[in-house]
Amino acid sequence: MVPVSETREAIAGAKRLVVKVGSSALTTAGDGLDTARLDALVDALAARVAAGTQLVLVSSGAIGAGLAPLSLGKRPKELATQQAAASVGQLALAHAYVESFGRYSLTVGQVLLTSDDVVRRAHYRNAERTFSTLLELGAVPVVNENDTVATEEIRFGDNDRLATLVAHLIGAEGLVLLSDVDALYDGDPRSGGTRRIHEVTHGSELDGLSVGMSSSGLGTGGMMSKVAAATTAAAAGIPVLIAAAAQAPTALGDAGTGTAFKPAGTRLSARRFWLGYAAGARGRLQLDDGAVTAVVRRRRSLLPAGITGVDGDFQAGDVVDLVDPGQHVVARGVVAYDVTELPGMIGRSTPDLPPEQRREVVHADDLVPLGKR
Ligand SMILES: Nc1ncnc2c1ncn2[C@@H]1O[C@H](COP(=O)(O)OP(=O)(O)O)[C@@H](O)[C@H]1O
Ligand SMILES: N[C@@H](CCC(=O)OP(=O)(O)O)C(=O)O
Repeated sequence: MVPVSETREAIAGAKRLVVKVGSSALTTAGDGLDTARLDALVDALAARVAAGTQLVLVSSGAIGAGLAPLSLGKRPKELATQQAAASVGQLALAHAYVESFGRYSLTVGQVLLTSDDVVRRAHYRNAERTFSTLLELGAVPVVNENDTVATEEIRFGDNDRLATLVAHLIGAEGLVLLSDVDALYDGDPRSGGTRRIHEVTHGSELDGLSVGMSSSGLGTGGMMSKVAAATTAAAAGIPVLIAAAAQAPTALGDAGTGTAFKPAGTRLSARRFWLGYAAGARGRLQLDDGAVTAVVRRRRSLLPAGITGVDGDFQAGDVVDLVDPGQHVVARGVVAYDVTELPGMIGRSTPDLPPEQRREVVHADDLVPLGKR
């Protein structure tokens, strides 16, 4: 019997919930999609919807579901073959969800995202509207990464992280990560002698933790990506539960199973969350000490005069890291110029620049100091 905690109560009572299910819980290497397991999961999801929760499902499994139809024995390493498998498997997956939720007269809507859809703020807002509208219309959004078009550079590659981003995007009151393992352990449970972690409240429970990769060979990030996603979501104010898909009725019922992550007291604003945690930066701006003080302590915009160097391959509107003279990333922001424009401008004071180059390089509203999230 798992003791009740505020975190578990919050997940059990969440009016908006994101549930993520991993490949290992839905597919088997030789046979592809396991519809019996998918149906059992949908039974628990539908019960939660019937209880009045607005639910978004982030489902992995496209690549796993595409292996058998393409006579591929195991998960391919090469991107093009993964994408071919995802192309075949995503259709099978979507079809299975339509059928399965249909047993409860529930309508599903497919949302395939690339990291660009959350990295660019206009796209982020667009995605937000799509989710809200689907939920208002009573549909269950089923989300996956748009694997068939995502190139190596722009891939999330990891649906645990995607689920965290979606949870924040839709203002979820809880995030449930369902896998093939019943909880987080202090070491890979396959090695034996490991202890189950019941609740992560301060983060100190994670000290010395040993997390390994996927055991099924179907999942991507293993427990490591789940812990990273859960920690990020909890730091942003969202309660998280890591549990086994086989225990979905309990996980989505009273949340009395798995490992719970206590949320931070304050919820991060959408903009700060987006900037701080969305896809990796496309480049770096080197700052001098004065610029570091202005940007980090005084929350000012970054001007060309305080920049000493530029690297990366970015365009106006991309996210870049701001780096201090000791090479520490001190902030992250949306850059207002292409990388090709900056070398002629940096180090120069604004009045010396032509009028079209007098706007800030990173506006204060588009800038998040790191370490003070
Ligand atoms: N410390 C740990 N606690 C729990 N599971 C762990 C740990 N380290 C490694 N794992 C492994 O991580 C696997 C879950 O990750 P993964 O297969 O990627 O799942 P999914 O496909 O659901 O994303 C488990 O099957 C387990 O063997
Ligand atoms: N988008 C990929 C899954 C990527 C992923 O993160 O997988 P998993 O670790 O099983 O959640 C797919 O549908 O196969």
